[in-house]
Formats: sequence, structure tokens, C-alpha cells
Amino acid sequence: MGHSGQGMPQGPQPLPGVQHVVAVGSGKGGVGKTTVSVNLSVSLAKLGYRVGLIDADIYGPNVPTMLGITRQPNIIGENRIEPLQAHGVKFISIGLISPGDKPMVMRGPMLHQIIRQFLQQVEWGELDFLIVDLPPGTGDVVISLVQTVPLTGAVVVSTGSSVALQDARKALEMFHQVNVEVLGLVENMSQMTLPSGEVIDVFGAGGTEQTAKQFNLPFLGSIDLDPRVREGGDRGLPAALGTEESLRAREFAAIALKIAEKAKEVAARSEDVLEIN
Ligand SMILES: Nc1ncnc2c1ncn2[C@@H]1O[C@H](COP(=O)(O)OP(=O)(O)OP(=O)(O)O)[C@@H](O)[C@H]1O
Repeated sequence: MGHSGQGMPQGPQPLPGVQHVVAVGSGKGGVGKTTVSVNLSVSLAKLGYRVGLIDADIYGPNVPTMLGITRQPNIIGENRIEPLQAHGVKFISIGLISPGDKPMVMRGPMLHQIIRQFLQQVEWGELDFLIVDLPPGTGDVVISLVQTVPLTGAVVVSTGSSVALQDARKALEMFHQVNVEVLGLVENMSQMTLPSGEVIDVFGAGGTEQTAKQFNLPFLGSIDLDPRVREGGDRGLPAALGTEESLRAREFAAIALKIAEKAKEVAARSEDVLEIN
């Protein structure tokens, strides 16, 4: 980058009132990372946590559609942004500042500014979890993120297919490089159950759990391939909103619970370290 020192603050600063910042990454595009981010946010809110969601996926900022609100956020006072709110989740999206179907063409410094703005200029209020939906692949956004705030950890989403897992491993390596603890892996589009009850293994179910084992990382659970998940996303009514009878809602809730536990564990550990010092 070569511009260090230029207006750069002292290093990552915690956001006042925000307990845990958790990034969701994937490596490969199209594995359902945004779907998982949105549904996990809704599940965490249903569990009673105060949740914010930053849609930093420059290539596919679909969070507003999936949460059912696509209007522009309000500006409060001089330069504070009021987050949008749907299904108990406060959110902001990079899609809202690039209106229409125009592709987002952005240079690194501008992207860095936007990430900082989303973290620091949005009126998040008190949050237990601030989830960040990263763009697929490795890179810039994560670096901007870790330069701005301390992260509690990251969640990596993959399907069970070899190619998706190959890219997921790169995401794991990236988090390792920037010193972000991986809270665990999630397998999306795991299996598909036909109305007849027949189960089809589309992407190689179980592959993500095996990869988690290889890397000695927690496996947080899987979500099956289900047209209702896609429909929910398209209609702005995430599957996680479903009642106890909804299998998908239960899968998302179980994963959300594990993420909450892991996040608290990690935070407790880093507090211990601070006390020892
Ligand atoms: N478990 C699932 N069952 C059925 N459809 C799903 C499931 N998960 C995601 N989808 C659908 O797959 C498509 C891709 O999902 P999504 O946009 O969440 O992927 P992504 O990994 O965030 O993509 P990208 O990061 O490349 O924009 C969407 O149409 C979504 O509704």
C-alpha cells in the first residue's frame, strides 16, 4: 500500500457499546455466506441478543433484499448514520451507497473509508454482536476491518465440495495471517431432502466438518439445501424467522447459539491475558 502514516489512527479501537465483532467469510462466492450471515443475525436476535449486521460484500451486497428493506438510511445530525432495522437486526449495506444495478468500482482507500464509516459513524447503540458479511475471497476488507476494530473472531462458510473447501482453506489462512481467531466452520447447502423423503447429497455433505477437524477448529453445524431458504432470502423473510417446527430455523438457531458461546469464550480468554499483563 505504501501510504502508511497518512491519517492512520493508532491502531484498532473497540467500538463503545459493542461487545463482539464477528466476521463471516467464505473464500468462494455463492456458497451462501450472505444467507448465513443474515439468518444467523436473525437467530441471534431471536435468542435475545442485540445484533447489528454490516454488509461489506462489495460484489454482492444482498443483505437489504434478504432483510426486506432497501431504502436509504437516514443521516442524523452532521455525519452520523442511522442503521436500518428489520426482524430485530440493525444493519447497513454497501449496496445502499451504490444505488441501482451499477457495479461498484472502488479503489482500496475508498473501501477502507467505507468500512471505517460503517463501524464508527453508524449509530449502532449497544450491541452484543456486530456481524460483518465479508466479500468472498481474500483481502482488502478484512485488512480494513482489523485495522479499525478488534475482532472477537471469524466464521467461515463453505459447502462440502472440494473446490469450495479449497477456497475456504485460503480464508482460514487469511484470518490466521491477520491474527483473527476462527470461531468455527459452517457447512451450507449440506444435503437436500426431497418431498418423498429421499435425501440427496449435492455438494458432498460432511466435507466441511472434515476440514474443520484437519485444522483443529470447531465445526459449528450445517444448513441443508432447501428452496425455502432461497425464497425467504428473495422475499426479505429469512428462514431463521420460522417457528420451532421449521428445520432450517432450528439449524440456524443451533449454530447461532454455538457462535455466541465461542465468542464469549474467546473474549473471556483475552480478558485473562490482559489481567496477567
Ligand atoms: N441453504 C440454502 N438452501 C437453498 N438456497 C440457498 C441456501 N443458501 C443460500 N442459498 C441461495 O443461494 C444463492 C447464493 O447465496 P448467497 O447470496 O447467500 O451467497 P454468497 O456466498 O453470499 O454469495 P456472494 O458472496 O458471492 O455474493 C442465493 O440465491 C441464496 O438464496
